[in-house]
Amino acid sequence: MIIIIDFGSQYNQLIARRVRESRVYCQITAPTLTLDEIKALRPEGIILSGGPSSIYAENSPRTDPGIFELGIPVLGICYGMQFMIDVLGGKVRGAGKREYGFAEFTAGQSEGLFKGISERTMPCWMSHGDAAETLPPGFEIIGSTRNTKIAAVAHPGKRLFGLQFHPEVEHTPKGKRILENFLFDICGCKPEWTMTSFAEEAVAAIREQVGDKKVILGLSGGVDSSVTGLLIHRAIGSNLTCIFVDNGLLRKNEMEKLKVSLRQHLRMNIRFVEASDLFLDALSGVADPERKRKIIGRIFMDVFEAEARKITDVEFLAQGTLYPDIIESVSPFGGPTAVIKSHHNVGGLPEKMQLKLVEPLKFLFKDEVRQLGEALGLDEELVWRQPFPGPGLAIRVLGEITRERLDVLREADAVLLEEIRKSGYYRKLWQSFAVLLPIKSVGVMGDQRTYENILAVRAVTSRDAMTADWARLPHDLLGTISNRIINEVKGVNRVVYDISSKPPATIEWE
Ligand SMILES: Nc1ncnc2c1ncn2[C@@H]1O[C@H](COP(=O)(O)OP(=O)(O)OP(=O)(O)O)[C@@H](O)[C@H]1O
Ligand SMILES: O=c1[nH]c(=O)c2[nH+]cn([C@@H]3O[C@H](COP(=O)(O)O)[C@@H](O)[C@H]3O)c2[nH]1
Ligand SMILES: NC(=O)CC[C@H](N)C(=O)O
Ligand SMILES: [Mg+2]
Repeated sequence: MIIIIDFGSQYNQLIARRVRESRVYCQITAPTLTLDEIKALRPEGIILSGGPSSIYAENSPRTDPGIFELGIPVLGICYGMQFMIDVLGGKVRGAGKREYGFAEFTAGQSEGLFKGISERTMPCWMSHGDAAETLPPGFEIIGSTRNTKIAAVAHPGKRLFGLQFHPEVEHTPKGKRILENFLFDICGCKPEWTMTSFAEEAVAAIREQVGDKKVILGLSGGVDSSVTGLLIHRAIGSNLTCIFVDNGLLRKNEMEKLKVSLRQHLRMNIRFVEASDLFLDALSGVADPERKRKIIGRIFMDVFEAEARKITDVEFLAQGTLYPDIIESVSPFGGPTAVIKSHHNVGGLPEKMQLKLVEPLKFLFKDEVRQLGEALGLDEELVWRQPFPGPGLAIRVLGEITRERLDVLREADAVLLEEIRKSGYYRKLWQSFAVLLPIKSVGVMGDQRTYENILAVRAVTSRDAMTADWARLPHDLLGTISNRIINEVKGVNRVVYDISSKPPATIEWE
């Protein structure tokens, strides 16, 4: 495996993806990880990520420089390279010429990191304002751009490497080859990591963590918690109880449908708990998105804990948390990444919890979870369900939530999904849903003036929810959706289509 040390780059999850696409397992960790912890993970290589800080600034993130003496190959990217150069005795300064975006990189050699790349000069993608000025002893320059003489460095004896550009982004076309040279040639990794091997390791790890204690799992009917259920069930069988919570924020007929399909496809203990009033009462009068999320996170936990008390020996709560949930909710590993929104299952968790967490998917992305689901034989319908957020319709009825407004949204959402399914777009879209806006507009229906709600339709394509684009749905399909919603859903007289990408917008509106 490979360890990626997180210095706060926007791209470190991309580094992880690239490594795993090359079928090598990796984990992202905090710079605060100790040398002993690193050794215990027995990595074949270490990658130091980029980051927003300048190495010469006060409180810039650092990791134990002892990593350079372990005999394990290290690749520093951008800030990671600057850190390596700085602690080993070179000098990094604010560069006169900053580089953002495209640059032309010329490699000084055709072996090592650049093995198998026929051209010496290649496009690369840069994002830095600092640059190395002098190198530590034993290091040599192995590539430059016009503005940056020290754009790639190596200490061949110690197998330490640094790149000022970002090999992990798609705009560095040879980046994948460079990373694979590091993984396979320099670190000696083998491309052997598969979802089946991940499943075996995860099952063993769950057994070790849980022992003979019992686990409850928040089961939502989404692919993440279903796959989590399959893994845990493999590990501990009937010591697992799944809890589905009707929080009053579900789509139309969701619980009835799931009662049938979950019991049919997941042959395990499942309890369905009705808790609508608890959630809706606590949310009454609350308009702020972050407050809604925190309230929902807390009540989920109350419900889970109450259910846990009904079973003896429950010590663990399992959730289908994925890596992107963590990245956006909290500074993941003590790293300096900004909080965007508190996903109910991460940042929304209360500080004091009696149950300990089991989250076997927390380093995976959704497409990896789907592959894993397929490998575990999960039903196709469940594997390909569009994600639905735990806070549900609460973050799609903008502003204050009432039961009436939830009903309006439910009806509209049902029409929308029906049309999306009929059109064959359901699986092509990451998500498609309706949002009820907190403003009204004037219309005319049957010669009468109306003053009613506006409903927004959101449909996006995405690979992992970290970035997304609005879907170019056919105008006729949008027309049908709008027409049906306005005709069939009482209380809506206008439908608009959301054409914002993420970033700068997010997928959900709250
Ligand atoms: N209604 C619910 N009842 C019980 N647990 C839930 C419910 N909604 C969400 N959860 C818990 O919160 C976790 C995160 O929700 P999230 O929506 O990200 O995942 P998911 O529902 O499993 O999959 P998907 O992202 O495809 O919807 C779930 O994996 C599950 O453990
Ligand atoms: O389980 C969840 N709990 C939450 O609190 C939550 N908030 C957003 N989402 C889902 O995460 C993905 C990214 O959403 P955003 O672009 O809105 O941040 C999208 O797929 C969202 O539907 C959530 N899922
Ligand atoms: N992307 C990065 O890692 C940037 C590193 C450093 N902040 C610079 O500007 O050079
Ligand atoms: Mg969900």
